[in-house]
Amino acid sequence: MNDLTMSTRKKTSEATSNLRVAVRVRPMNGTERSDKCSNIVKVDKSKNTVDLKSKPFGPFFRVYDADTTQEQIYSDLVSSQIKKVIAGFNCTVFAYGQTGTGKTFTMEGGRTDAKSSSDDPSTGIIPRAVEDIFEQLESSGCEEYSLRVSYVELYNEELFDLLASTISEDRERLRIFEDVNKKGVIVSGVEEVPVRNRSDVFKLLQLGAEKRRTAATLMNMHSSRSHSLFMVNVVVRENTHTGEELVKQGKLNLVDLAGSENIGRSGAQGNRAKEAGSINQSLLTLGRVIRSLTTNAQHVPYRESKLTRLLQDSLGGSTITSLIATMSPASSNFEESQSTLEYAMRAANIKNKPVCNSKVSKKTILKEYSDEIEKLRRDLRAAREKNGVIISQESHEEFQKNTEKCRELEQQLDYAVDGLRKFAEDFTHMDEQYKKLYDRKDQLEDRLRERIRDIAVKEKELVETNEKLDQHIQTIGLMHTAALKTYEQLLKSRDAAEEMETDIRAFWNKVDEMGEADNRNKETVDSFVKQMNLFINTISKQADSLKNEGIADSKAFVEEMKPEYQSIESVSVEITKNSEEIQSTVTSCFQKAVEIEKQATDRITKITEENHQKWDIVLKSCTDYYKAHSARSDDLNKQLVERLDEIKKQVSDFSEDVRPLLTEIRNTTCDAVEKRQEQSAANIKDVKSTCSTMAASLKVLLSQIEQLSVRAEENHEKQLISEQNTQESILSTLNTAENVIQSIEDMAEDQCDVREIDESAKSDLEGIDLDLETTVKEAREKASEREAEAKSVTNNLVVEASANRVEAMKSLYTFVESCSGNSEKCMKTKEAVEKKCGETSNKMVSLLNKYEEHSKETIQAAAAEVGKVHLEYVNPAGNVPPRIIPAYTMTAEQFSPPEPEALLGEKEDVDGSDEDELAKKKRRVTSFVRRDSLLDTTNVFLSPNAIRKRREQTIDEEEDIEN
Ligand SMILES: Nc1ncnc2c1ncn2[C@@H]1O[C@H](COP(=O)(O)OP(=O)(O)OP(=O)(O)O)[C@@H](O)[C@H]1O
Repeated sequence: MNDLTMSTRKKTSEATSNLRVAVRVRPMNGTERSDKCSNIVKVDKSKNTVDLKSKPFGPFFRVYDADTTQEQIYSDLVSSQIKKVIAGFNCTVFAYGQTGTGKTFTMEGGRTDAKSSSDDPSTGIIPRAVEDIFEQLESSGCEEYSLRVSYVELYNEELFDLLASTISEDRERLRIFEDVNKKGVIVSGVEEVPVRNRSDVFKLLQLGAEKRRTAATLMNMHSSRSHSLFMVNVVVRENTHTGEELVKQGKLNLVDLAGSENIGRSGAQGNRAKEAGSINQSLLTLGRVIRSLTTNAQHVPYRESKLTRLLQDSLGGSTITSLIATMSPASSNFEESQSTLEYAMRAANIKNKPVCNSKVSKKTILKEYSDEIEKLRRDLRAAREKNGVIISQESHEEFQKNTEKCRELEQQLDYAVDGLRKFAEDFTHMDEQYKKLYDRKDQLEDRLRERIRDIAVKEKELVETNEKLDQHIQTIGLMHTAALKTYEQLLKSRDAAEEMETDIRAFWNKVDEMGEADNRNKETVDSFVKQMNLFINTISKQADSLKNEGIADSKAFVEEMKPEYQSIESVSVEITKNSEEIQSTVTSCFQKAVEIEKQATDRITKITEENHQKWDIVLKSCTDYYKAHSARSDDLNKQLVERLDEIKKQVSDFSEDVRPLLTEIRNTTCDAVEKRQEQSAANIKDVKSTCSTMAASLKVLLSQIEQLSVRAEENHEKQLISEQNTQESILSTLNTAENVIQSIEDMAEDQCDVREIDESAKSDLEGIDLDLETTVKEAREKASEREAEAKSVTNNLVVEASANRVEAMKSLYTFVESCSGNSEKCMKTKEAVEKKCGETSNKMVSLLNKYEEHSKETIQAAAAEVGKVHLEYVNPAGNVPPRIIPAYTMTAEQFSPPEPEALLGEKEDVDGSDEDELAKKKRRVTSFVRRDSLLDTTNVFLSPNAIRKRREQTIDEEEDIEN
């Protein structure tokens, strides 16, 4: 609307600039992905080019790939244009591209319900731009401004107002007409809604989007088939020094074009075809306009479509224009993408000459409007006055034209009046803002007055304080001197501290190094510990598995051995049983032996006693015989002595002859006894060997039997000894008897020989001989009887003993047999057990070998790991320089800093009533304090040189500096 009013104004133009064309490639959508389309677009941001199937397009102003955010695009392309709009330029941003490539997404954003761009990163250019306008107006301190937005839709070459209060299919279409002064097109009747804040704009955007949807439903149209144009008018008022009110005006057009796809490809028919034709008409005209503009054609066909008429000023006009060409990366859209890029390339060559709308005073505008209205009224009247006259055909046609013109003028008039009304509204709005500002100014003035009063009070206080200050200055001077000394000291300390700091830094570096080394060591140790844990786990697993294997093997072995053990057990039971049997058999044998022995002993004793008695009788009768014949013997002896001497000689001769015979008899008897003894010894030896065999075979188990056998042996020996003794006594008895017989025989023989000498004695001797013979005979008989008896007893004993021995031997053989059977069994079992043991031990050995091998490997691995462990050591004492803290001594110069009085001036008038003096004094004090301050303005300690320099400056110099 304001194009019209501004047409007569002077504009400031900028240099010619090309259309800023950017290309945006959206991400692949679901359909493209499911169709397995390939990506044929490559964006080169450094060169600002786009390769389509390796064919390069560009360079463009900017190129954006699928990852580019809405925020990046806005700040790159649009943000700078907002500044221009506020400065009074007209700017246009439009999005061009195939359906579904992200035009609406780029212009409006992902959501229409977002309250601000911070709510939703997908917020598009339109909401961001309006937000930005408000922000920039507020931050520039401009408080008198007015914003109006209008939102129209172009569909089938018809314009619809998206912010109108009602909407219906037969709603009033908006009309476009040329500005009278040929300075642009005017959309008559469009709502220009004033907005006061960003939330108003978001509401209008939502309303527009809602209306667009409703219209689409009502008219069966598709958003991609309509173009939408969002316009923001910014009016800013400024007051000059002279109080004149100036107004500057800028406009932002944000255009979302319909899809540029091929109609043939879309298969549109009927309404769709018409609709597509209309779209194409607009877009084709847009293309032609662009081509005409870039080929410097004489005629630019702006008027051939409403779209190009609306964008007339933006294409090759005075508007700053940006175009965003949107495209898909998918191979399925190759043709459309190619056409879009070609379109964009062409558009990039369009040249605009941006012009800034000049600031106009309120008066001028009002005058312009009233002049315009007056002129229009005049024109209208003039046109109307021609009505009702009878005219010719030509005149009628002219009349027709006039009527048409009249109608147009009426519309223009309406538009001008409307513009004036809006202008007045804007002014009222700005007046309201102004009133608010005025009120604020009054408030600020009140506050200023209060401040001035406060300042007066404060100044009074300052004078008093100043006086006190003077008193304090002296003290401060002294303190200052002391402070300076301290400061010098401090500086020294600072130097030392700096050195110490260097040391400490070196130390901390070292500590850091140590820490890092420690961390590395820790890592190494950790990894080592991990390795070791792994190692231990492996070992323990192996040990477990070996253990389990061993246990399983042992169990199996035990299971296998069970029957063997049972058989061993049965064998041992058998052995025990056998040993018991043997024991009982041997015991019974020995009992029998003892009995026999006892019987034999009893019999022998009895026989011996009987023999003794008999022999006593025999001896007694012999003794009696000898006693009775001793006397006679004495006599005879005498007779005999002589004879005996002779006989002695004869006897000795005889005995010499007989002795070998007797010796032979004795030897024979002795041989018989020895034989018996040898036989007994052999028997004993047999028993002994049997017993020793038994003892050897039975060893521990048969120790009892051994003892028994020893006892039996002893008993047997005793029995044999007693038997021997009996035999010997018998033999000796026999010997004695033989001797007696011999002597008697000898004597008898002697008596026979000396028959002549003693014939009387012969008869006596014969009687004695007869008696003796009888007695001897009896004795011999009895002795032979006893001998036979003893022999039979001995034989019986021998028989019984041999029977017992045979029995014992039998038992022993049986036992030995059973033992050997058992021992065979035992041996077999032992062999089986040994075999099993061997197998198991072999298994165990192989397991242990395996384990040893594993262990060796693992230990080698662990040793390798251990070998890898390298602990670092950082010598804490290394590289740390030796520290010498410098001793501090004060120089004479340090003791004599300038006196405060000298700085202040000795006899200064400190009367606070003199404002200049007070100010001067304040400055002196300030400069004194500042000059001798140890700190600079950023609170950093000054070097002694800097302080010295400050001190050397005179107060006057400082004053000059301050002034
Ligand atoms: N850069 C992008 N990032 C993420 N999604 C996008 C992008 N561009 C487009 N889209 C998505 O693609 C779909 C189509 O986008 P949009 O409606 O903006 O296309 P259009 O060109 O305006 O289509 P039409 O011409 O039919 O109006 C939307 O769901 C939108 O969210």
